[in-house]
Amino acid sequence: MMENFQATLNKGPAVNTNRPVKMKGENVSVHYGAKQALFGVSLDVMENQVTALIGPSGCGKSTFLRCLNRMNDTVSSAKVTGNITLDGDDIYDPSIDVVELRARVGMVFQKPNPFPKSIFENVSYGPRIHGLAKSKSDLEEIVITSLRRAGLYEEVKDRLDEAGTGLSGGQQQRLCIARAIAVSPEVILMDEPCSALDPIATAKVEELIDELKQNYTIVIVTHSMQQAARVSQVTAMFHLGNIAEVGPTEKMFQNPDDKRTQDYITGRFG
Ligand SMILES: Nc1ncnc2c1ncn2[C@@H]1O[C@H](COP(=O)(O)OP(=O)(O)OP(=O)(O)O)[C@@H](O)[C@H]1O
Repeated sequence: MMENFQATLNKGPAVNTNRPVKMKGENVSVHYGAKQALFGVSLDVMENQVTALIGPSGCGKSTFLRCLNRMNDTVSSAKVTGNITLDGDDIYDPSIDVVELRARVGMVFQKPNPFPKSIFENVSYGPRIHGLAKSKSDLEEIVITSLRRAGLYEEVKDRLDEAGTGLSGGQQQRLCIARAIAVSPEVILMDEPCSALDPIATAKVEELIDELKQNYTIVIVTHSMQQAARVSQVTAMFHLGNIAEVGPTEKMFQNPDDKRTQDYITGRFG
């Protein structure tokens, strides 16, 4: 059963554990009211790598992901404890500007969610409010570069003033990726970014994720074991609010230490 992933595994360079740690979670616990969703989770997210968070439904993957850019702040019942750093700085420190943090640690959601605005405005909005462009031509440059990096420019260059919501699902998701890229993030969090896409659009987004890791650090939640094997270098297996096992993706899929990982990736539970 394990060998089935052999053909799928990303053939890129093996994970380099000497890479700098971009984000570090230590002893992270999350409660939603009386319910505890995470129990002291620790995870190092390495720079310019794709880290996949896998595990059965409800095990806390999205909760952990949302801690990394303080999206859980928007959930009134959520209480986060522990320590999370970005380049060594505590992101929960009271002096942190959360808007700025979310520009540095961007997010792409499960369902493509473009604004009801033009393609151009979808991408230009962030750089405009963050004051990243000095002139109109600067802004145009950012929009074009972001659309190019998201692998969408060629498909939309003649209709930048048309509604973003008029694009196909896969194009909309790449537009959302362009929108995240436009504010020059350092980390991009992706919460099941392909779950609403067909296999062709999924393949495009996966290819894109592989390219994006050259410039960004990526953390992706996925239910697809094939996807985790294809796109990530590091995989963390969550189980009941803990991390059961974390390691290089190749090892996790070929020779996991933990029985729960083995059972999950071979489809015995989840
Ligand atoms: N806003 C919320 N309010 C209350 N409980 C929540 C909230 N969000 C998540 N939970 C609970 O926290 C636990 C972890 O949920 P989370 O969404 O992080 O899991 P997950 O592993 O991402 O699941 P899935 O794979 O189904 O998306 C679950 O029991 C869930 O019901």
